Amino acid sequence: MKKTGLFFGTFNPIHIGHLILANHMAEFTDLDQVWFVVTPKSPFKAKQTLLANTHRYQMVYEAIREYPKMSLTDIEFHLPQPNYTIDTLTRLQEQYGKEHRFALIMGEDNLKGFHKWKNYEAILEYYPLYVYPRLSKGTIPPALREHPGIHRVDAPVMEISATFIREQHGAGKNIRPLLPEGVWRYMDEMNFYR
Ligand SMILES: Nc1ncnc2c1ncn2[C@@H]1O[C@H](COP(=O)(O)OP(=O)(O)OP(=O)(O)O)[C@@H](O)[C@H]1O
Ligand SMILES: O=C(O)c1ccc[n+]([C@@H]2O[C@H](COP(=O)([O-])O)[C@@H](O)[C@H]2O)c1
Repeated sequence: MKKTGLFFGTFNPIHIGHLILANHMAEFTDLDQVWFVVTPKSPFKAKQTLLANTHRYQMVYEAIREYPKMSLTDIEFHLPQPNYTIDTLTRLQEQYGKEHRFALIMGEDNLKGFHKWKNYEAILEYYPLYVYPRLSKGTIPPALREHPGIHRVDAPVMEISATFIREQHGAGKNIRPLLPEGVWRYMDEMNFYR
């Protein structure tokens, strides 16, 4: 049984903040590996300049190709939108539950609004949450603060955002160090976010 942490996101594009975090989870917790779940449509996210699913998937592939403990899945491409995490977890459990024990990787910012997620109680009951620190407003609801299924992970805080990368790249600034090399190359060749 492999303990597999799931890192959900739109990854538009994936950047070194995501990668450092995923690596921290794979190397410094009891998780054996991390799977990136590329989301077509996050429930609360306003419509933004979202690249096609396949391009965002390809960029995650480029970012993790030399990291044996990381993998990615397009499972949400085949599920109804917006993509509710509980539905994806159920599907993953059906398909891979015999070989994998799944956990959810989440930033502290998302934990603050977690009580608004679809069937969040069910998520908490069946899947451990690995929560990393992030600078953000708001507070963690008291019921979640001491919940036994929530594990705090002391990962480094990196305030890099995909929105900033898209905007500044579009404005002609050099954001290259914020992207894994393969992601930068793909984005540049494909003329994304220009
Ligand atoms: N610098 C970062 N460090 C750690 N976690 C991050 C960082 N940036 C985003 N995340 C988290 O990673 C997950 C996937 O991020 P996602 O691509 O969906 O959003 P984002 O990077 O915040 O992009 P956008 O700016 O387009 O909203 C989210 O849960 C988000 O909170
Ligand atoms: O299931 C839900 O109700 C739900 C609500 C908000 C967000 N999510 C998941 O959390 C991931 C990160 O969300 P976001 O909006 O911070 O990018 C996103 O990719 C979704 O998979 C899930």
